[in-house]
Amino acid sequence: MSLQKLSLNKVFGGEHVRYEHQSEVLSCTMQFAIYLPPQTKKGQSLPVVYWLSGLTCTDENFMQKAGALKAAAELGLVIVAPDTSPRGKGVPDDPEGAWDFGLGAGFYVNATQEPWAKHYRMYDYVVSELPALIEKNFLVTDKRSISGHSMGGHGALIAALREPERYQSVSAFSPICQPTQCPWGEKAFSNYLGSQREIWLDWDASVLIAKASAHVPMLVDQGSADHFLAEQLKPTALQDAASRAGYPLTLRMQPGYDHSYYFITSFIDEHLRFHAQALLKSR
Ligand SMILES: N[C@@H](CCC(=O)N[C@@H](CS)C(=O)NCC(=O)O)C(=O)O
Repeated sequence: MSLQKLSLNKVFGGEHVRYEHQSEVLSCTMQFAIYLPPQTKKGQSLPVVYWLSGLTCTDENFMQKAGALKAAAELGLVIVAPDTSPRGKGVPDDPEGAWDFGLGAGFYVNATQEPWAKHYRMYDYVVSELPALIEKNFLVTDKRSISGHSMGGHGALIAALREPERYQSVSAFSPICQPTQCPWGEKAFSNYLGSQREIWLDWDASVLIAKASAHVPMLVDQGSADHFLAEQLKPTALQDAASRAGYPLTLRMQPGYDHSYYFITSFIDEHLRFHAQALLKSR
């Protein structure tokens, strides 16, 4: 798997680089962004935080808007931001071109239904193929944490709940907490996974949290003024399931914050410090 460099920017002494590569899992060309802190230039291997973005995003939203790179440079964290769906010629999209399904909305699951199954395998891409690529091509350790926003917040949660051995910590901003019970999730899962609702449960964080084989440290921030909160995000479902299962979840309601990157940028440093603590402890 070869990487083609698309752009490079020096930032906080390190480098933000965008690459393109052929994904075998997704059967298409994918782009991702990586932030390499200044320590990597001095030959130091660093742990990686994977960031999964939300609906409509690409690899660029987080890197441009979250204001995360200063803290990443200080803490010595590599950040990898993948795209949110497969893309390109032959990759199907929502028939009506809606923004909440198809392109930009892969939901970090492995689709089983046609016409989605060939390309829409974002779970395997972000959990297996991309980390293998990063660990082969960059000066990084195999210590990983994962975080994300909204659809990507849910993606981060299910990655850490399904494969806890892969991650030292997980965090999320405004995650979709119970996709089997909200319009965004129902639309995505019925198309990608089919009409049998019991199959959906393997991809729902509020269900998976009750069955987790290990407890990865988990931090969730949710803005109280988020207009998607009641209908789509439902953090209470995750919190209730976590307390029933005895899973140590830290869920913080943040008064007055909305769903945007203004919220993410307000707390991203705290999330990166949370991940750094877990990653550096595990070295
Ligand atoms: N396009 C939608 C909003 C979708 C949305 O809020 N997307 C979030 C993730 S769920 C996001 O990060 N958008 C990109 C951005 O703010 O840069 C709308 O018009 O209501």
